[in-house]
Amino acid sequence: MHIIARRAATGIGSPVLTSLCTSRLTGTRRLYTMADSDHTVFNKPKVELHVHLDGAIRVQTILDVAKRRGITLPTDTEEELTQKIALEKPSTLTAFLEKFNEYMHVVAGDREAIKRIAYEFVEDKAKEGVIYVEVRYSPHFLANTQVEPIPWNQTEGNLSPDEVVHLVNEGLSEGERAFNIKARSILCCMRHMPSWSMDVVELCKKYRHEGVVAIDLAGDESLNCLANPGHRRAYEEAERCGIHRTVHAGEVGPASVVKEAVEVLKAERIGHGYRTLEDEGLYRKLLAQNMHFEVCPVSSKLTGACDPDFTKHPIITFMKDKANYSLNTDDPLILNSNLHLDYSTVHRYMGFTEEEFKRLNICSAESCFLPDEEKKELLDRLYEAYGMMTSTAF
Ligand SMILES: O=c1[nH]cnc2c1ncn2[C@H]1C[C@H](O)[C@@H](CO)O1
Repeated sequence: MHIIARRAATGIGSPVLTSLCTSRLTGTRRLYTMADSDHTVFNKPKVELHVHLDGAIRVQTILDVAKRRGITLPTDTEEELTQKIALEKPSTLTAFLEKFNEYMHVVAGDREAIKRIAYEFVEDKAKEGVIYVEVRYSPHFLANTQVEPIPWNQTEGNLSPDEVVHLVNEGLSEGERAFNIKARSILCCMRHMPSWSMDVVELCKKYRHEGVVAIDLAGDESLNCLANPGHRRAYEEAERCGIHRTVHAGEVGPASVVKEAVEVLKAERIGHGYRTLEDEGLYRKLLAQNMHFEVCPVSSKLTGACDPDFTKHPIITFMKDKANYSLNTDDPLILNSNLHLDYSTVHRYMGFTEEEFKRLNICSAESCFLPDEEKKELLDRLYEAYGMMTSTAF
C-alpha cells in the first residue's frame, strides 16, 4: 500500500530558466524556428485550458488543403502565408477576429481537413510539453449545412455541425493515442450568433461521453456585451444538464460582462477576464470564490485587450494575489506564437518564477473540466513531475 503525500516543491523560488528568444515581442517579427522552441523556460508537463482549434491550425495544412481542393490563396509559401495571417502589432479584437477570414474557407466543410487539424493539434501540444489540453471551436464555423447563415461564403454542402464534432473527436482521440497526451474539447457559442447556441448545448450533451467537456461563449465582446436570451437559454440548459461552462468575458469588454458571465450564465471559468480588475469589489469576490481565469499573455497584447507594456499587465496582479489562473496560447496561428512564448513572456517581463509556473499549472488542473477521478490522476502526474509528491510504501 502506498501513501501519497504532497509537499512543497524543491528548488522553488530559484528559477531554473534558460535564455530566451524574444525578438518577436520587441523587434521585427519573424517566423518561429526550431531554435526558438529550444528556449524553454518551463520544461515540465503543462496544462492548457484556453486555445481555439481554428486559431491553432498549421500553415502548411492550410496550404495543403487549399491545393487539394483547388482553392487559390494569395501565396503558396508557408512563410508568406504566415505573414498574411499573423497579426503584426497590437490591434483590436475586431481586427484580430477578421484574420479568420484569411483561411477558414479553406478548411470549413472538408472532412479530411477537420480531422487532420484536430490530430495535428494534439501533436503540436505534445511537443510543447502539454499533458492535458482543452481545445475549443465553433462546430458551426466548420460546417456547410444545417447552419444559417452558411459561413465563409461556402456553397451549401453536406457537413453538419454535428458531424464536425464527430470528426474533431476522432482526430483528437487518434492524436491522444499517437502522442500520449489527453485532449478534450469545448464547444463555442458565438456572441453574434445567438440562434446557434441551443444547437451548441445539444451537441455538448450528445458528445459529453466522447470528449466534449464544456460550453463556451466566444466572439467579439466589443460589439455586443450583453448575453442575448439565446445564449442565456443555452447556458441554463447546460447548467441543468451538468455541462461545464466557461465564457469569454472581460477580455476587451468591461467588468460588467464578467459579472454577467458569472451571475447570469453561471460560468465556472472566465476566458481572459483581465478587465475584472476594473471592479475591485467583483475581483475580490471572484478571488474569494476561487474563480479560474484563463489568461493568454501574448494574445492579450496583440488583440489590444491589455496595455502592450507587459510590465503593467493584469496577470501580474493575478500572480501577486495567488489567484486561480492558467497560461494559454489562445490562437497561436494568428499570433504566430506557441506556448513557450507565453511562458517566456511572463518570465521575462512579469517576473514569473518556476514556483509560480508549478502553482498555476496545478490551479489549471484543479479547474479543468475532467471528471473527478481523471482530474486526480492529472494532479498526481503534475505533483510527481514537479517533485511535490512522496510515495511511502509500508
Ligand atoms: O480571443 C478571442 N476572443 C473572442 N473570440 C475569439 C478569440 N479567439 C478566437 N475567437 C473566436 C473566433 C473563432 O472562430 C471562435 C471559435 O474558436 O472563437
